[in-house]
Amino acid sequence: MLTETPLLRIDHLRTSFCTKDQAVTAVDDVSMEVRPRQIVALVGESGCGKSVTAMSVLGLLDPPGRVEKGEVWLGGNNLREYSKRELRMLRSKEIAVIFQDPMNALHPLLPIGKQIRETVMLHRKVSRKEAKALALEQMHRAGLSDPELLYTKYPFQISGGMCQRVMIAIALISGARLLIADEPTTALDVMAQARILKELDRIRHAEGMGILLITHDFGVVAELADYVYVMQSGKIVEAGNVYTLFANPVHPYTRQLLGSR
Ligand SMILES: Nc1ncnc2c1ncn2[C@@H]1O[C@H](COP(=O)(O)OP(=O)(O)OP(=O)(O)O)[C@@H](O)[C@H]1O
Ligand code: NI
Repeated sequence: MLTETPLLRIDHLRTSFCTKDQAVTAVDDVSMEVRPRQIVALVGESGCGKSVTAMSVLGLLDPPGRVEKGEVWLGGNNLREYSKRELRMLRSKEIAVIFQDPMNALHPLLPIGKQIRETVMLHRKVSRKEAKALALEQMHRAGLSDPELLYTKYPFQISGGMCQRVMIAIALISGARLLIADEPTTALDVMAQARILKELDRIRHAEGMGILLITHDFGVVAELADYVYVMQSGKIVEAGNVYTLFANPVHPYTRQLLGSR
């Protein structure tokens, strides 16, 4: 297992926000890896740099944010050498994403069903009709109870929690090798959360997907993650196997985080 090449490798990444009068380094010399079938958790308190790390990997930073240093490898490809357009292609094919704010991640002017169906058609050679059937099936899987009705609705017509499930349906369909999930279940109630997490666990085993899971929730980490990176003020302060880390946290900050659970 350990000889498998990582799906994602981040090497000495540094990302800063530079304005006229100040520069804030939000991600400071961060390195990490996600392997196939692995769920890797990135934890740390609000503002420590988790989302900026994800956005840097995805090439989705908005100015004044800028990756200043380091490399991001997806398999054998160095993403920092990709153009914006190439990155967009890559995101739609090889990396699935679920964001904290799902409303912004969906296209506002396209019906939900169409967005899911297009994902199906991008990844599988099926007719439009078959794609619709698959889309409906995945919507059901992601916990959307009336897929037929939702199919024609626009993102603004449904709740945040439902949007998040639509993102999850798209992620499940995409056949991507890597999923980056930034607080994927925050907008959901406990029951829905448990169901989605179970589904993520299923697909990583079934499809060999690697997952980078950004979360505040140590319960989720304990249940699902294999490996954990702890971030504080833009730096990785501790990393390790989930059992070791929970049983024997070394860094005072990790102890503090685990203590305040
Ligand atoms: N648009 C921006 N302009 C300037 N600084 C920013 C901007 N976005 C983020 N930052 C800086 O990056 C830091 C990390 O932000 P980030 O969103 O990655 O935190 P996070 O760990 O994801 O927090 P949360 O758990 O609340 O989502 C912030 O504390 C802030 O200093
Ligand atoms: Ni965040």
